[in-house]
Amino acid sequence: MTDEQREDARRTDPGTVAKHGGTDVEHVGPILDGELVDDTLPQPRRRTLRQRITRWWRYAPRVPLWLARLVGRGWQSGPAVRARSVAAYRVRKAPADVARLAWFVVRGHWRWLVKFWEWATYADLRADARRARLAGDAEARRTAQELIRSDARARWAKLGIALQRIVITLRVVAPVAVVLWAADSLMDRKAMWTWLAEVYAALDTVWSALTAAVPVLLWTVPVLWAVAAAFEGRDGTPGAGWLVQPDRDDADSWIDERMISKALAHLGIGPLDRFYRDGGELVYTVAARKDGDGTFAQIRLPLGVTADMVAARRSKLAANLGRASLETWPTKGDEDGILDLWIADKGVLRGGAGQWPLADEGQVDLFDGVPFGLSQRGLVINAPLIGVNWLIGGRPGQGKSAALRTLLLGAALDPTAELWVFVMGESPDFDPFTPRLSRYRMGMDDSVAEAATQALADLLSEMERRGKILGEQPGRPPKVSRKLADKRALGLHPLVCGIDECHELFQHPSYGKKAAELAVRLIKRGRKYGITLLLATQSPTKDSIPREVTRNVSCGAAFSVADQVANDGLLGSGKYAAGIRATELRINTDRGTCVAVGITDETFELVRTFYVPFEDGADDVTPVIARAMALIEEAGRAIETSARREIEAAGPVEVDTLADLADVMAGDERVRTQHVLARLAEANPEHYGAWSFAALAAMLAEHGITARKSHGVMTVHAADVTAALTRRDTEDETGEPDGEQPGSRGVLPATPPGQHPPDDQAKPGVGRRGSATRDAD
Ligand SMILES: Nc1ncnc2c1ncn2[C@@H]1O[C@H](COP(=O)(O)OP(=O)(O)OP(=O)(O)O)[C@@H](O)[C@H]1O
Repeated sequence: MTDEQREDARRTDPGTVAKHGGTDVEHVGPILDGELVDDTLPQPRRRTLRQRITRWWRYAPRVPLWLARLVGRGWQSGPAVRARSVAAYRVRKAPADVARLAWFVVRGHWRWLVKFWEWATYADLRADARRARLAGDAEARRTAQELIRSDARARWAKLGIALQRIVITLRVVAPVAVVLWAADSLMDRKAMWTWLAEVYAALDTVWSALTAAVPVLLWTVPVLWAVAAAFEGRDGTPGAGWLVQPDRDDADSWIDERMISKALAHLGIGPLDRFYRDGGELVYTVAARKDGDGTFAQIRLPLGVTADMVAARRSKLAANLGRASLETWPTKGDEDGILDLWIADKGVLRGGAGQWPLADEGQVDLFDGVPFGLSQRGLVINAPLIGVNWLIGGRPGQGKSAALRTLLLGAALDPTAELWVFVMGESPDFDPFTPRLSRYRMGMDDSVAEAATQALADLLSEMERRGKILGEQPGRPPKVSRKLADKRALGLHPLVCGIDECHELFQHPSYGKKAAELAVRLIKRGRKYGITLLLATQSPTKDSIPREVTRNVSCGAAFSVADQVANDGLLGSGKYAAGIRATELRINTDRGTCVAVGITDETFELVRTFYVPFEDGADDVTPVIARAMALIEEAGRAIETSARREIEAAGPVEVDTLADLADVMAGDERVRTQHVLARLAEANPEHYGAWSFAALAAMLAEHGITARKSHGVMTVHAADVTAALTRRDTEDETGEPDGEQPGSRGVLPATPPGQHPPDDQAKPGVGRRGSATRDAD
């Protein structure tokens, strides 16, 4: 910096450059946070107060408009619309409500009168005495009469005491009142002692309070009285019904008896309509109450109405209740005239079952069942796999194989269980099971059908072997128990055989018939021996699944099915009529949900099955199988293959001559014996090809059938064959100790691993973890 420049700087800003020692130092002030302001840009104008007022004045006319818009928006908001519609509804209903309230008041008085009469006449005790007399129970009658007498004595005694107290009080109060009155009349208050004057002042205050309160009381007491009477005479429906609008808006609220009665009143069932017209009130044997993820009520229907009639109008009932058909389950109760009604909370069934509780950890004791899905009540269902057989069916792609897989995965986690799987089609659904399976065949070729048929034959032989072993045990136990199953040397471990797409097997041209016969025998007799057959099919018709199979399996699971035939084929005859309908399950929408019978003590369950994914690169099955293998190793066991030893021992398949005879009757009323022989030979040349009339006669005699003469020729009558079949069935069911009772549905194991899920289980989509239930031996 030159001298001139420094001088310039000092002139312009004397503080910026100062002498410091011998050097000139430039002083810079403290640097503050700042912003460069370009004052060439237009700057905001500062408004004066006047300008502001003018501006407000200009906008003032718009304020009411804004306010109006604000109010309009609030008026149109959801809560306001709802509140308005409820208010309008209540206004419309006001006359009816007033009449109803008046009726409640009258009825309330009547009820009080009845109560008083019952109290005064000891009606309850008298009724007890009457009942006891009718029942011939002298002791109970005497007790009731004694009670009436002692109660009457006590009542009169209480009345006497109360009167006595009143008299004593009057005796004390009356002289005091007279004295006070006399003193007040004779003396001037000013001349009284102070304390007496104060007493009079207090009495005056009390008196004025009373005179002020009496008119108020004269108004309020009758009002309170009327309110109390209305309360006494109200309808016994729960909830503040008058607060809600029973229109569609309101349909997702709770379900109560009022709504159910209303919905039933609009079903168009003649006798029910008449009942309502005549002022009838439905009897709720179980009042509407929360039951899992829905509401349950049980109703005794009036004369002329059956539960089936209501079930037949399910969609109308669902619409009346503001629910989907799937969410509305009217079914037959213990009697035809009792309606069990379960209504799901709105939309709750749309949620899946959540993760399979055993997906990551846990072990299974097959005698306790396998977690299979969530019931409509939101509880985990431990499906039984011992002492039962399963038939799972439904339209394609609705979850049959997945359900079968879940059951078998559960079985795999019991280290004592032996598993066989046959898939009658090209499907890799069970491939990951391979290391855990003792037998596995998959495919469409004849060899798979042959292997499956052989497996059924082997299971029969195994069943017989087990029967013998059981008979040799001390105390001749009637069935395989956990204790016996754990004794490896006996070979009585659980043996589960799953056949997917089983209709392919039963319809196979070469092996179908044989397989069907074997399956029927196995289903009828295998349950006591720890042998379980799990069948899955797309097509549960009488042509694809033997009727005896559908009649005798104890657990049926129906995913979405097309019609009544398929429904009843899977769940048992009469189920559709009784309202137990998998036809209500919507294809694809309700994939994974099935209607099941026999898996719990309930008449039916609507099960959201657990899904263990094995598709599109997701594979949760393999890790479970790896765990199952580890469990076997930990238990020091090997994969059970005991039945393989019996394969060679399996004898030829028995022919059911009576069933064949029934088949060849082919719906004819009577068939000539000659034609019967020919038809039998055609159906099974191997067995009947060489039969003579004598052989046929012997066979008929064996089944108690006599060939009868008709128009000069010997004929077999279809009625006789049917009678013989019925006879045999009855014997199977009642006489034969090994037979599985048709329709005897499985029950939940006595000690299921945590039957009740924790609170978080109540909502769909949350699975309950399985527990290690038992150490393997
Ligand atoms: N419980 C479930 N939860 C959710 N999705 C499921 C469930 N069960 C099955 N699914 C879905 O449905 C698809 C079809 O299932 P699955 O193969 O078991 O049907 P299916 O009835 O056996 O069909 P098909 O008769 O054609 O063999 C599965 O790939 C899966 O995506």
